Amino acid sequence: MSTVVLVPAAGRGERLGHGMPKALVPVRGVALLVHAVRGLLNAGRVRHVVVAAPPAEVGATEALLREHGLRAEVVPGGADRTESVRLALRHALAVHPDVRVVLVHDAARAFTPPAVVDAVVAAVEAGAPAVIPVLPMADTVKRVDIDEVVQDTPDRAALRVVQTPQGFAVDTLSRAYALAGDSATDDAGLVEKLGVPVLAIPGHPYAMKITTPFDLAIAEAVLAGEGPR
Ligand SMILES: Nc1ccn([C@@H]2O[C@H](COP(=O)(O)OP(=O)(O)OP(=O)(O)O)[C@@H](O)[C@H]2O)c(=O)n1
Ligand SMILES: C[C@](O)(CO)[C@H](O)COP(=O)(O)O
Repeated sequence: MSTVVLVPAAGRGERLGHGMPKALVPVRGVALLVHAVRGLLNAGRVRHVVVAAPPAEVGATEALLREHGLRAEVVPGGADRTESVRLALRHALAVHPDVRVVLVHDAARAFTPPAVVDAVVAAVEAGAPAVIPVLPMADTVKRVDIDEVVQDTPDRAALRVVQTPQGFAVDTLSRAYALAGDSATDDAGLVEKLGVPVLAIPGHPYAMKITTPFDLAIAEAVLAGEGPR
């Protein structure tokens, strides 16, 4: 089955605060996006990669990936993550009509082990219409109101931290995006609105999202040097 990965990489990286798109911020001298795409292509089950880049950086992103010998198609991203994925999906469906499995993977999760990518693809190929990698919660979680007053304490045994890549049968993701009105914080959230079951499989700590300077320090210190590739 043909598998394409959509890589939303058009964010501004405001919480990281490097004054440049987060996907282009280097870890050990190499842009996060390069680490991310290399990891995806190292996964045996990935055929095509479509990157949604900041519109002003499309040419530079193509050149960067080419310079690192990475084969990927680059399209201009949108105003938010959902829009960037929508644009990358439209491109993938037009250029790769034979695609059966679509993954969506944050450039910001640049050190995701290829084994996680392959496990997501395998679960979709085995018949699950939607698959997400998750980790258990290590902290107690509270729900608060607008004044920060605690309302209740959800049972953390039933909660999961959600990672990417999230994998979908192509028709499922296309239908979700065709019906999606508002933005969602992840792609599985749009699929859930269709009433389609979403299967959770084990994620990996190295698939953490690099969001803050602290996350970047972890990546510099640990992930780039010792990633389980
Ligand atoms: N308009 C946008 C916004 C985000 N993303 C991508 O979605 C992923 C997850 O977003 P996040 O980690 O929040 O990245 P940023 O939006 O760059 O971060 P911030 O909110 O701190 O600016 C990232 O790979 C980011 O590049 C995107 O493709 N298009
Ligand atoms: C898709 C995601 O990585 C799953 O945890 C996450 O929701 C992205 O959130 P962001 O605020 O757009 O970084």
